[in-house]
Amino acid sequence: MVARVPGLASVRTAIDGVDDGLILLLAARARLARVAGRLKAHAGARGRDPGREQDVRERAAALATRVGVAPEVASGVLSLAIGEACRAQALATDMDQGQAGAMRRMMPATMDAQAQPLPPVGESLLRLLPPPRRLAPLLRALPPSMQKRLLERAMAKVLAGPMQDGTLDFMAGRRLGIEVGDLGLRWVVALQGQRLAVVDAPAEATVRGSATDLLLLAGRLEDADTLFFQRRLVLTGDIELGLTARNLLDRLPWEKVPLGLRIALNRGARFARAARGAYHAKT
Ligand SMILES: O=C(O)C(=O)C[C@]1(C(=O)O)C=C[C@@H](O)C=C1
Repeated sequence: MVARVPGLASVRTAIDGVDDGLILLLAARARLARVAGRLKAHAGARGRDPGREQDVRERAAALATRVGVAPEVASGVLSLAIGEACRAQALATDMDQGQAGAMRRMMPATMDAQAQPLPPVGESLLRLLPPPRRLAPLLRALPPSMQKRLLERAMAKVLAGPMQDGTLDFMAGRRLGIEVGDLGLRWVVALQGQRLAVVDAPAEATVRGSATDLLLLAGRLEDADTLFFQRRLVLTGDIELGLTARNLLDRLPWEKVPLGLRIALNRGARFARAARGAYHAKT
């Protein structure tokens, strides 16, 4: 009966995708927690950290509130994730810090008895990360207004210099599309006063690339010319506008981008590239 509801099957497929993403992210989180556990053990600080756990739950609750999810649901999910992290770190047996009862409820009996050997960090961790396209349903779950704000803020930072020296004048009255193919994300940007804004209108030209390649470009680990030449970045639509945008990408004054952002982009890009390599090696 329910199976015949029009449109329900595709919504359920999308829900399955989000659920897969949740589990994969939980697995990645547990791996990272193991790394945290190892680092703490090396520093002689092995054990639970109630203050940090509280912060983790509060951050989740705050984000949940912003995106319309009940905060207690978010902090409940994070409590379970922290329980899984403790299990991954095998914390409960010898350093329960007064929370043995709660921990034991969260831990399967086998974990109670002995510490799990910790795998080497690096390749194995990277291989576990899902490729960006598997994360797409999660990113698409971010409200469009939040996506728009994040993109506008990033563009304002990266393009502050070109905006001031007039390099962006070619965008006056034009609409440029940016498409992250594997994430299924697409925005159209236009010049509004002294800033690039995301608008709700069709693009005249579009630059399309994968999440990793766009990050490699932003992190200066690849140049635009190479990416266009190898067709990892693709231009469609109005050729003149597209080529001007492409030249801009090539000549962006990265030295003017705040150092913290440059370091973050560079690290993020190296991480994404290593993760892509590890993922391809696995498949
Ligand atoms: O941040 C840490 O120190 C961790 O070990 C990770 C984590 C978590 O899952 O977020 C797990 C246990 C600690 O009590 C605090 C936080």
